Amino acid sequence: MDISNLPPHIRQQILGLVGKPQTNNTDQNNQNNLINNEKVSNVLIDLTSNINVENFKILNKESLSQLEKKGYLIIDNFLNDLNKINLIYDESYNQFKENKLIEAGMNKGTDKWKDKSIRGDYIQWIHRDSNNRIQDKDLSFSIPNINYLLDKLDLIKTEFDKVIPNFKSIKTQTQLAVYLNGGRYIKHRDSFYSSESSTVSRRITMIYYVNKDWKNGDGGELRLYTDNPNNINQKESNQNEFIDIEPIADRLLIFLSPFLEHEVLPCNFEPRIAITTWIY
Ligand SMILES: O=C(O)CCC(=O)C(=O)O
Ligand SMILES: [Fe+2]
Repeated sequence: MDISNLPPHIRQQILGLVGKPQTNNTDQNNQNNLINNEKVSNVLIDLTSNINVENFKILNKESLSQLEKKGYLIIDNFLNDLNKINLIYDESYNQFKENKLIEAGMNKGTDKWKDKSIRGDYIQWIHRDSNNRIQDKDLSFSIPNINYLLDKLDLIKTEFDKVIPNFKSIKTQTQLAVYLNGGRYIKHRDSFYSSESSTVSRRITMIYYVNKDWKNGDGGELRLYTDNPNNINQKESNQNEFIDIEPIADRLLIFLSPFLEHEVLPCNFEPRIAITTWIY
């Protein structure tokens, strides 16, 4: 694959060739500041100061602290309801089979670009209104159990807002993604520092997996690079260390969107189904 013709921010995004948060103000840093989209956010995410512990319902003090320091959190048996999980699987796969998903691309601003060897998933955006109702009537009718899941994910957002005084979520965004055999998504981050959008970019990624029969060797793990620039006390940066997270059914993975690099390893099975909500 020749990536030399890609727009620079996408090339950077793919290679993960981004700097650490800026701590001092040298000329070099000022120059870097001009290329806003290519920098790691220097706005740290504080999840642990002055928290209202009485408002915890799903999370707790330890899990929030892990999310802030390690940058990620895994919650297994999130719904703990086999019937619901099966229904969410069926609804997701039906959307795919009914051609409701589109080939995903990578885009930013006016750049739109697709390459199956970089990102091989099919996606559908699920838009909900301020009352948490799915805007599209037909879609709403077809995916009641996915909507049930989205309500639960929304409760996590509400909990962030209630527990962390300074969190103040702005909105959420949700996508259903299906990968087929061979599908992958190479190393990237979910949001970037930009001087205009620093207050409205993705902060938290929550991915719910529905792959009932996943087994070792099926591939499609989420390779999460554990370097977390949000943790200023991290002893030394270990940019190449990673953990592989199996995309098993009823697993919810939460991580800090601007900080953790990740990739979806090639799938040897299909469909690989994931439902993602981003908190801005
Ligand atoms: O499905 C996954 O495990 C991750 C997908 C992803 O990284 C993304 O859509 O940004
Ligand atoms: Fe991602």
